[in-house]
Order: sequence, then C-alpha cells, then structure tokens
Amino acid sequence: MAVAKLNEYAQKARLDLRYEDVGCDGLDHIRTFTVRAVLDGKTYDGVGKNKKEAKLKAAENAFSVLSEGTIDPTEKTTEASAAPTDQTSIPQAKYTCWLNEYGQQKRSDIRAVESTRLGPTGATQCCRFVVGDKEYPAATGRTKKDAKEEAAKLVYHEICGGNTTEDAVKEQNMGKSQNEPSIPSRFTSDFDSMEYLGSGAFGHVYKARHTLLERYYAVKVVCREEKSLREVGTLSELLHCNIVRYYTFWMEDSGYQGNSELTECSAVFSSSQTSNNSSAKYLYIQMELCDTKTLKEWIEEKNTQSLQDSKRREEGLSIAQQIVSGVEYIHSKKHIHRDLKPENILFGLNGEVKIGDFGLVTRDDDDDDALMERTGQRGTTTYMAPEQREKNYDRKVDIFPLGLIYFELLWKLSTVHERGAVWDDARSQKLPEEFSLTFPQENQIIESMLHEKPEDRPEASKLKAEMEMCAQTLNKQNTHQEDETV
Ligand SMILES: Nc1ncnc2c1ncn2[C@@H]1O[C@H](COP(=O)(O)OP(=O)(O)OP(=O)(O)O)[C@@H](O)[C@H]1O
Repeated sequence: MAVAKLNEYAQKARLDLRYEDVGCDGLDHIRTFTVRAVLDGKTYDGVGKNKKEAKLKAAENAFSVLSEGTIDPTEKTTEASAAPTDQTSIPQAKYTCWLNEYGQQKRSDIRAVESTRLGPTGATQCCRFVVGDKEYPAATGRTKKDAKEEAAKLVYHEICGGNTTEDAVKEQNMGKSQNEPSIPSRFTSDFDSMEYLGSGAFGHVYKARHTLLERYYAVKVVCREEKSLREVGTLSELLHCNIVRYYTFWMEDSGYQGNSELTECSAVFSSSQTSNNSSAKYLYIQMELCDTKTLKEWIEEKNTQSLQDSKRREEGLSIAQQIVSGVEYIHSKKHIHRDLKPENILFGLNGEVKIGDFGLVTRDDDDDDALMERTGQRGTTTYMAPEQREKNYDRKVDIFPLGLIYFELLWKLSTVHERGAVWDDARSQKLPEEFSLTFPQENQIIESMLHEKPEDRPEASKLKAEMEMCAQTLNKQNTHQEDETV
C-alpha cells in the first residue's frame, strides 16, 4: 500500500523514485534485509525479514518523513511539491542540532551509538540515539553523518510527532514550530528563565538569565529593520549611568515564542510595514535589565496620592536632573533622542533613572547653530516640540519634552479634562498660576524649556547647572525648616 502511494506521490510531484538493495544481515534464520527508497536524491531505508517487507518499510519511512508525522500522506499528493520542498530546504544536520538543543533544554545526556554494516553494495553506516535512559530506533545512511541525521530525525518524530505533549510545548518555548526543527537559537542556548516584560510597536522584551554569567538581562526581540539597527548602532556608542546599558546584539531566523504570542514579523510590525517581511530576520538586543516600572507609572502613582508634597518636589527634581544628565551626554555624542516621554524613561535596579528606546535617535552632525534636514515627523506628538512636525530641527527638540516631563513630575494632573486643558496651555508656555507660586524657581526653568523657538531654549548643560542651583536652594530651605521645627 505504502509503495503504491509513494509511487503515486512521486508521479504527481514529478520526482525521481527508485529502490536499491542495500544488503542483508545476520544468520539464515534471523536474516534481515535492507532496501533503500531514493526519492528526489533523498534516501529512506527500510529493514524487513524479506526484501518485500524491507521495501514496504522504506516506503513507509519515506512517507512518515514527508508528512512529518502529522498530515495524511495521501493528502500530500494533492499538494505535490510542498513536502519535498520542505525537506530539501532543511539544512544539513538540522535534526542533529535540534536534538543537541533538546538535550540541553531537558538536561538529558545524548549518546549516539554508531556501527558499520557490510553488504553486497558496500558499507552502510548505522546510528541510533540514546536520550537519557531511552533508546530510539536505529537508522542507516551512506555516511556516518547521514546515519546520525536520520537517527536524530527518528528521535524528533517520536518526541514531536504532531502531538501537544509537554515536549511539544517545550519545543514551542524553544522558539520553533512544532513540526520543523530549526537552527539552534542563541537566545535559548545561552539564556534561561525567560520572562515576558512588555512589548513596543516593534517587538517584545524579555527578562532572561545568562546561564554562564548567571546574570539577568533584558533581551529585546525585534524584526530587523532600519529602526532597530539604528537603536543598536547608537546604544553601542553610549555609556552613561542614565542611559540603558547595551551589551550586544545578534540575528536569528525566528522570534521567541515564550509567552505563546505570535512573533511573526507581521504580528510585530504595523500594517504599513508588513510588506515583504516573511523572510525578515530577528534582531536580539541584550541590554541592562531595568525595573518594569517606567516613569509613566511613577507619575501615575504620584497622581493618585493626596497633595503635592515636598517629597515629590525633591524626587521630581532628582529625576529631572538625571534625565538632563543623560540628554547632555547624548547631545555631546552628537545624537538627538527625538522620543523623550515618560514611557521611555526607565529605572535601574538601584532606582537610578535610565533613558531607553533609542529607536528614533538621529545624528546631530551640524554646526551648533545650524538646523538639520530630517526625515519628517517622528516621535510622540503629546511631548513633541512644535518644530519636530517639520523637517528642520536640531537637538533642542529634546529640551521641549523635557520641560513637559519636569512639569508633570511636580504637578498633579488627575482628571483627563484637567490634563487636556492644562497640557495645551503648558505646551504654549503657560503654566498654572498656582504652580508658579508654589514652584517659582522650577517654573522659570520649565518655561525656558518650553520656548516655541528652539534657539531660545537652553542647552542641556545649562539646564543641568540651573537644576543644581535649584537643588541647593531646596536643600537650604529644608535645612532651615528643620532648624525651625527643632
Ligand atoms: N531594559 C529593560 N529592562 C526592563 N524592561 C524593559 C527594558 N526595555 C524595555 N522594557 C519593557 O518592555 C516594554 C517594551 O519596550 P520597547 O522598548 O520595545 O517599547 P516601547 O518603548 O514601550 O515602545 P516603542 O518601541 O513602540 O516606542 C517597555 O514598556 C518596558 O516595560
């Protein structure tokens, strides 16, 4: 039956099919025969008590491989080219690589038992795998490598043959489709204890432990494209205590599916960017692990608390000082961040401020006073400097959102309505009267940052100095108040 079906399959798919006698083994009464089916240059061996049975086994073996154990082989004949194309596209030793990775994940010993059989048509190599305590069936091949790969394939089919067992789920966690092993993933080989942290428009971020270093990192997995490569390029040039530290990056063929979210590029990209992405690679960016709470959550949390208090004032200033310090450094390296907003400001594990998300960063290579021709509107409109909507702007586009952030750090904006009205006024340099009375010094600094004309806004270095003076004044006031209470 399987022989007839394989013939039909080969005819429909227009593939060359032939059978070869490989030889026989053993004494007369326990003699076994090996027949090899050669389909489109690929070999499938069968062993039986006679040649007929061996041929049948070879055909069955070919079918089970072609159908990957999940699809009725007869259905395959209607989609003639699908399976062989898949097969021929599998790189050499793919199943062996998969098995090695499987062993690492399961912490099981993998042992290959190899031997050579001599028959009338020459030597045949045999191999079977022992995974942990379990022995898997033997396979044969023309070379040791072929035999090993065929034997690994048998292990693969037995473990992941179209089921939804724990192993198959583990397989998914290893970032592969259930029925097709892929090249071992550096992410799953070098890291463990993956935990999903969050997603942006371009990918997902995971907490992961580097197994050799025994340290945790944040690994961002994004579809490769201009934005991500720009982010990596910039981050690798920046080393500052208020900027998320970048360590390294690498490319992989597939995304990570740890939390069973789709990591096809189409799921990661917005619809305007989905074209021609089926063969897109994935970029893995290894970064310093930060707290999952961003500055956005910090502000939201403060806004749920009763009144503006002196603690918020001090903490707000300290956060603003750290952001300005990071921005001063970014500008000194001739970069513009272009997307400063509370969601992109993280906290290090020791509480220090860390500027992240350099996806919109650009070079600021011109003379100090010159404006640059940029690539149109980028960034988040709520915080965006007015001139960023145009094509010409310079690093001062980073100062405007900083002004809004500093205002938000200090001032409680509870309702959506309040936020809308006050926000629009703030963008036009009009801060609430009560704010200017409560925070006169800060009011002055923030107003200077919100000038409509970029050239009127201070440089980050000047702001840093002004904020330092503000901190000293606050310190003096606090000491004075403490003295009075004593
Ligand atoms: N280094 C990190 N450490 C800890 N968590 C991080 C780190 N980087 C990012 N995250 C988390 O992952 C989420 C997604 O980050 P990502 O940079 O991909 O997108 P985003 O900045 O939120 O959005 P977008 O890229 O669309 O502007 C963040 O909101 C944050 O919660």
